[in-house]
Amino acid sequence: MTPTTDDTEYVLSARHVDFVRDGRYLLRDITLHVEHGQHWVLLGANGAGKSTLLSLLGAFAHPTHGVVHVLGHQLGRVDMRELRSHIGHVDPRHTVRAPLTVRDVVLTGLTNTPEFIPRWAPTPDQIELAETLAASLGMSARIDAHWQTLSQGERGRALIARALMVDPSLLLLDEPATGLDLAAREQLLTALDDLRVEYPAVASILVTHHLEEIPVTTTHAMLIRDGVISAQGPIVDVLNTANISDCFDHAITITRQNDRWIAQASERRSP
Ligand SMILES: Nc1ncnc2c1ncn2[C@@H]1O[C@H](COP(=O)(O)OP(=O)(O)OP(=O)(O)O)[C@@H](O)[C@H]1O
Repeated sequence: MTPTTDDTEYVLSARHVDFVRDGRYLLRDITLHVEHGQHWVLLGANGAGKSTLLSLLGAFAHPTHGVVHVLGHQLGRVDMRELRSHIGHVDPRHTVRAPLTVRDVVLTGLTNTPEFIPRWAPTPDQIELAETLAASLGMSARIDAHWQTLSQGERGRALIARALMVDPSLLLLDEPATGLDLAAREQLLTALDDLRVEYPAVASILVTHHLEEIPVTTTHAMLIRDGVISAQGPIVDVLNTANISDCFDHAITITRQNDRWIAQASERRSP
C-alpha cells in the first residue's frame, strides 16, 4: 500500500506521543501507524507500557504531548465514549456478575456494558447476529450456557464474539490467551486466524508477553521497552534474536516453525 500522509486515513496513528503521570514518562516519543487489515502484536516486558499504550489507542486516555488519531478522529477533539463504541475491545478481565448466558454476554457488546442496561432489549436481528458471531467462534453448542459455567477458553472466544457485535474497524486484544491451557490457547489462536480471513478489513492489536501466543496471521510487530518503541514493522523483520533480547533485556533466541514463533533463553546454566 502506498504510504499515506493524512493521519485520518489510518485506523490508528500516533505522532511523537508522550504519556506522563506523576512526572514520569510512561510512554515517550511514540510514533506508529496502523492500516486497515493489518494485525499487530505489541510485545514487551512487565511494566514496559503496553497497557498504557493500549489505553490511548482504545480512546480511554489522552496523550500528554503529541497527537493520536483513532479511526480518523483526533483524541481531544472527539467524544471518547462515542469513539469507543466503534472499537472491539477484548479484555480477559471482563467481569460478568449478573446471571447472563453466552448469548446475553455477546449482546452486551452492543451497549458496551458488562450487563444489560435498563429499558434496552435486543432486536431479533441483533440476537441472530450474536448467534452467528458466537457460531463463528465455535460457541454454538454453549450459546445458552450461563457465563459462570464457562471455561476460561470459552469465555475468551465469547468475548471476541462480543467485541465483533459493533462491526468494529479495530479490535484490541489485551493478552487474550492469559490463563488458557494448551488446547484452549490453540483453539483461540485458530479462531483469531479464521476471523481475520472472514473480516479482512478489520485491523487488530494483540498484546502479549509470549511469542508462542502470536497468531500466524499477524502481519506486524511492535516492541516496547521502558515506554519507548524499540522496534516496529513487518513481523518477519522485527521478531529476531537481537530485537527481542534488547526488548526484554535478556539473551533470548528466536526461531520460527510453521509460521509460529518460539523463544528460548540463549544461555542455559547447568542445574
Ligand atoms: N495511572 C498511573 N500512574 C502512574 N504510573 C502508572 C499508571 N499506570 C501505569 N503506571 C506505571 O506505568 C508503567 C507501565 O505500566 P503498564 O501497565 O502500561 O505496563 P505493561 O507493559 O502493560 O505491563 P504488564 O505486562 O505487567 O501488564 C508501570 O511502571 C506502571 O506501574
